[in-house]
Amino acid sequence: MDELDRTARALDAEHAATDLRARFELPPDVVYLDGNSLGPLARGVGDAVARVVEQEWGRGLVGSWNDAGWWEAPLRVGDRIGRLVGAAPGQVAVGDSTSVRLYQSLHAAAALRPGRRTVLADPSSFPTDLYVLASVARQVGWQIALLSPDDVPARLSGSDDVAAVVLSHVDYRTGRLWDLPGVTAAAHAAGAVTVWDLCHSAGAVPVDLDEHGVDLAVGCTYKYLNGGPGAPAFGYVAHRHQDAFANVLAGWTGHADPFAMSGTYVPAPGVARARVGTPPILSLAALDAALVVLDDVDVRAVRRRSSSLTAFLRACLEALVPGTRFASPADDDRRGSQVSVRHDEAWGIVRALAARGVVGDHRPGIARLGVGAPYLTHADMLTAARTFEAVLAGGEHRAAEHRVRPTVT
Ligand SMILES: Cc1ncc(COP(=O)(O)O)c(C=O)c1O
Ligand SMILES: Nc1c(O)cccc1C(=O)C[C@H](N)C(=O)O
Repeated sequence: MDELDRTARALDAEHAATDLRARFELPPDVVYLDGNSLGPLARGVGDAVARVVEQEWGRGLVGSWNDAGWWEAPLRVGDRIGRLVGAAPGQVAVGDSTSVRLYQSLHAAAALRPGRRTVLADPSSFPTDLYVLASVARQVGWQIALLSPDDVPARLSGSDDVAAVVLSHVDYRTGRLWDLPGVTAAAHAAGAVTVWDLCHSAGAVPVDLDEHGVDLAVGCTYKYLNGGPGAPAFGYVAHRHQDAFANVLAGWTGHADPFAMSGTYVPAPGVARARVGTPPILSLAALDAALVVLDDVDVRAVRRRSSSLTAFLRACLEALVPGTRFASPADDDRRGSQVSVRHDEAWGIVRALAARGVVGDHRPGIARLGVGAPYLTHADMLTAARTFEAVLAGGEHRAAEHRVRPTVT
């Protein structure tokens, strides 16, 4: 046992109270560092989904819309997510994809600030955010100004042309955690609204939406909320904007009285008006059960564990793989829950790591190691770094079998 082993042990002992690995069904021989793409299966999810399928659907049939609470599920599950992102009940609706929620939120932002023609966004945003923004901008007549989130407050200062600022809280590639409170305050001082994409922070980093006065937010649930592949996204609409929230996708489930079957759209009161079509009940059941395992968890405790894990992973890589070029900040307060390493052969490295049971993922030029704090340990971080070292030392990342690129990376 060397010094790094001893440190890993000591840190794991110090953080023992937040080790929730027993709540997840992870294979024993895998260090799973891709929970920022697809969170693992939480215990109880399979049984919960089976119960909904067999009992509620199989026996309850159509009556389950009333008897099993299916109709209310998008807002009930929304409140569960709300607790994790600092939103009081009644402000989060679940359903559809992040792309759809973003489309809705951007249109709603434009309607909240008519006459203003500029929207600020980060050119490094996840592609869907840029594509959706471009599409909405064409429809509402916005000019898009692309700039680093660091430069947003200065751009806003003294301006009166900005309708909205749309940013990711954590950068999907680098893991950079942006200043949500500061940018939100600067946007408000300039009369603009904020639309935050929480895909890489919800469940991993305290967001405190209400406390910071965020206007609108969206996020996916299949990463740190562990909702499962294709789990529905969520949209947050602050209480104060709900009456004016114009749903561009004015579907019938967001109607004030859907079963009146009126030919005229009347929006439901509250965040229910953000609903669109029929909720995906089986996916919601999986998400709901996955969130149960976080019900007694304080996201600040998750964050403390995550910061310790990612700091230790960085330290191990620095010690074992000298010259590692980190894309993720060294400063704990600026780093989300991942450690990204820049490397020209990142693709081969990620494939070779996976062949040895350390599962991360690749984004162009970057090996991305996502840290789902509840189910990972400092010992796992050390294993990952040692495996990284071994892959490079043996040139395994250059092996022919690691050059094949599957459809989904
Ligand atoms: C920041 C960010 N926004 C959006 C998405 C995707 O959105 P959707 O749920 O529409 O696939 C992702 C990941 O897939 C993401 O990382
Ligand atoms: N949503 C995904 C999917 O449907 C397939 C594969 C990966 C994803 C992802 O979540 C990608 C992820 N947002 C990212 O940060 O790269």
